[in-house]
Amino acid sequence: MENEFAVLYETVMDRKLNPEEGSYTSYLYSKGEEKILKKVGEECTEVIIASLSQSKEDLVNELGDLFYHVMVLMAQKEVSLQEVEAELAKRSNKKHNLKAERKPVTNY
Ligand SMILES: N=c1c2ncn([C@@H]3O[C@H](COP(=O)(O)OP(=O)(O)OP(=O)(O)O)[C@@H](O)[C@H]3O)c2ncn1[C@@H]1O[C@H](COP(=O)(O)O)[C@@H](O)[C@H]1O
Repeated sequence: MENEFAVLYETVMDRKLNPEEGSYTSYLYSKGEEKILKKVGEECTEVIIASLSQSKEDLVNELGDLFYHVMVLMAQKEVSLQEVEAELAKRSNKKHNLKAERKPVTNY
């Protein structure tokens, strides 16, 4: 399977550079950052609701919506996938991140 995250990022970046009639992504850019942030917030809430009370299929669907809107935000703010990947790679070298001052978990 192709890397769908990279494909989606390319598509939303292309919509930013070449707005298209009838494109939802172009519509979001035309509305601006506040609208995009509002959608990210909404989709986040929908992921929470799906996780708590809906099926796995619904959750996957809502996660798709969230990732899409996050990609639109990244493109809007000129954050590349590589930048986020580099941040994750830095963190992956560090294990056992639970803070020392946190109380030990005894009750599961
Ligand atoms: N992944 C997505 C994607 N996920 C969700 N959405 C749209 O996000 C919207 C979210 O639905 P809502 O009900 O929350 O919002 P709404 O009421 O339609 O719109 P608002 O008034 O709230 O802005 C829907 O219109 C979905 O179609 C997406 N739109 C586009 N993509 C990708 O972007 C590509 C380009 O799409 P266009 O920009 O439309 O050409 C597509 O091929 C897809 O790969």
